[in-house]
Amino acid sequence: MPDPSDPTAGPAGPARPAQAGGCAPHAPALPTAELHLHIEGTLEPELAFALARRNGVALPYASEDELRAAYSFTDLQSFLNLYYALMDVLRTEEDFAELAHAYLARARAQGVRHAEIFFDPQAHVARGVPIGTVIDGLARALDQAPEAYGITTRLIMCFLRDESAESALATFEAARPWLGRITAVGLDSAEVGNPPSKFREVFERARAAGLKCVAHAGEEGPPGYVWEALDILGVDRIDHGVRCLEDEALVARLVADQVPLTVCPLSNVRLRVYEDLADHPLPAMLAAGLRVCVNSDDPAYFGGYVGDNYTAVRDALGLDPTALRTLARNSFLAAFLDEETRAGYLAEVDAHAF
Ligand code: HPA
Ligand SMILES: [Zn+2]
Repeated sequence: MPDPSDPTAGPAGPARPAQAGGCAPHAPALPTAELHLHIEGTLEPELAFALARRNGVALPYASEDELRAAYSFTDLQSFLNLYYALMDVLRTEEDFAELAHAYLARARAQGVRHAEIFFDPQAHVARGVPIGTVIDGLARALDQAPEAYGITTRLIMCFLRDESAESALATFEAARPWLGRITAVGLDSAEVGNPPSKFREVFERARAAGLKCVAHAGEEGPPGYVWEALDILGVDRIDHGVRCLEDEALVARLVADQVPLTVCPLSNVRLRVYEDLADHPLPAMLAAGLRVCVNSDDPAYFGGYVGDNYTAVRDALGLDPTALRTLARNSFLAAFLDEETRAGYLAEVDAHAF
């Protein structure tokens, strides 16, 4: 485990370069909050094979390299097919705790100081894994995160939008005993054809229970889905939201209300929302005054953790230190934090030397 008092300490286990916008080879990473991260999307091939062996699950790939070679996606659905298939190796509380520990160690090496973590209970319950196994396993790791990794965390329970509204409601009721452990609800999976309005009732119920609300919208779906997430679901943040740029009035609304957009640049390229990172509209979004931040989405599948995303946009889009600092500040401004903790993290960002 890293020494949490050392801001440059690496984790135990495999680390990627911790160069979130840094220049010198060993410069400390830019402190960030990661707000768009599917914990099931952090399942690296090595852990997938280890869990498969432990749980007696047969994977349709001969090796880790063969599995990695399958990470060539044409759109969101082609990714989701593999994402749901591979999570079959996650069976026990210990599996979920190990998955979260592996993410936290990698995130710490890349400057993450606060992580708000999505999970997909329906994808596990459908395979016979009780919801309590999922939440207790994740919570066991997250409870250790401040001391072990110097990372504060929140859990966000997502509903699968390609399942029914009734299934989302049943999932919410099944999770009631654990709501004290959950900060927000979210909406993910196949977007097109599954508008936010389908989930009005479960979001009303979540808000009545004191939870925050977020939703994926405007990744592959049209700007109208972002309007629905705002006006029908009453979300506090939009996940992705890049297609808002097609609607001037929507941009004006998002800017006026400073609605955070959790943008995921490497994800957008891997899922062919943009053909090349150089085409990504992040600079235009910043210039428009949108409260955007940078996140990794499903880092095991999309080629990088959050620091890798910062480095990639810096290099491909020519973002200067001022822009990188704004992105990091936005991540903490958008986080579900108490004001004192937020101020501490913002001070860390302001003190960062590029
Ligand atoms: O990028 C994503 N989009 C929608 N649903 C998801 N579930 C995991 N990752 C994603
Ligand atoms: Zn996502």
